[in-house]
Amino acid sequence: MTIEIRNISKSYGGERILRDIDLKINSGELVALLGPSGSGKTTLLRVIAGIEQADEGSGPVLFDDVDVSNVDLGKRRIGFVFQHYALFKHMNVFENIAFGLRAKPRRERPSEAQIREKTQSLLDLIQLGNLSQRYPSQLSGGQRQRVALARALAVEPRVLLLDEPFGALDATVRRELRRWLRRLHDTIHVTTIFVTHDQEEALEVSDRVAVMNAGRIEQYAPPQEVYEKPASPFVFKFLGNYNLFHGRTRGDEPGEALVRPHDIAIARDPNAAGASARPGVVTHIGFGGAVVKIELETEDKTHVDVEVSAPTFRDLNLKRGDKVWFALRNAQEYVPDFVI
Ligand SMILES: Nc1ncnc2c1ncn2[C@@H]1O[C@H](COP(=O)(O)OP(=O)(O)OP(=O)(O)O)[C@@H](O)[C@H]1O
Repeated sequence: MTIEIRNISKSYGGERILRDIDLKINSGELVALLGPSGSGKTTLLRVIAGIEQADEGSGPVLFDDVDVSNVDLGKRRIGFVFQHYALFKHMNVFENIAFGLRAKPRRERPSEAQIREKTQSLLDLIQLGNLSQRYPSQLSGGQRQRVALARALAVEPRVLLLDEPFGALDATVRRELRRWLRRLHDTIHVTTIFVTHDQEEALEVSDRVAVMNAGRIEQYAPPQEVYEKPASPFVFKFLGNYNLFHGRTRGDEPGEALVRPHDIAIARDPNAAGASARPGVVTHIGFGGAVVKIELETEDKTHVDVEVSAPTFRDLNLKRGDKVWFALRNAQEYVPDFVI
């Protein structure tokens, strides 16, 4: 199912939390709403779900081109998963997943045999078939979230809305679950909106990312485009580490250039570093496995973060206090004709 929202605004107590948002999601797409805390991600999700009403004068929320602005939440056929899994404690995994089917009005309710079959296939889908008799307290956080997802899917929602579903889990489990979610989505293709403030998660999981800032969408594009062609300094800064260089434009206006640490070339010899190489001194070396972080200080005391691969670092054979040359490979300039 496609989802389209047009010109949506939402205020609380006179404060505008969402500002004229337009968003179109294709059928079967997985879209991440990415942004810092307070940028309006959850509010946007709640408006799409129909839990919140948009401000008067806002445009419609369309599901498959049909305006659902006035359709009851219960009739929109939405599956929800939140950060804090709301499984029923007194029901085992099987019954938690079957709940939505058993709760249907009698004339829509499948037979007991159908409920069992459907629940079993969902247990297989989330790869927890062997834990069907366990209670939520006997599961890990990651397993509980998988059950929550299966429960949301049981009623065959037209849309799946996930609000920081892995937010409460530790980094390793998060990484596993995000891959798992991507594979699951490739199997079931239900239109999905996924709220997260974690850049890596958004970039790795989604087909497109909507980057939100202060109630607006700053950029809406596939992960590679968002990362490689950030539409604004905000998007650039939000998506990863960066160096900020101040300078002036050719017309002598002040400006800034943003450069990722891995987009700085470093060498012992100025010609090897690249065009317009500048000198610096190594002030710190941080070993991080495959990537080594090198901190430099320039003559004017500017601090520069550089990242190189472990093999490159080995070849450079650097230590603190060494003099090196560095050059910017891929600077993003948001002011035209900018000269560092
Ligand atoms: N019911 C409400 N009443 C008043 N203000 C609210 C309400 N819900 C949200 N807000 C405010 O709206 C702003 C956006 O909140 P929202 O939860 O949408 O942000 P978010 O991007 O999802 O942030 P987080 O990542 O922290 O969940 C916040 O400043 C919040 O305090």
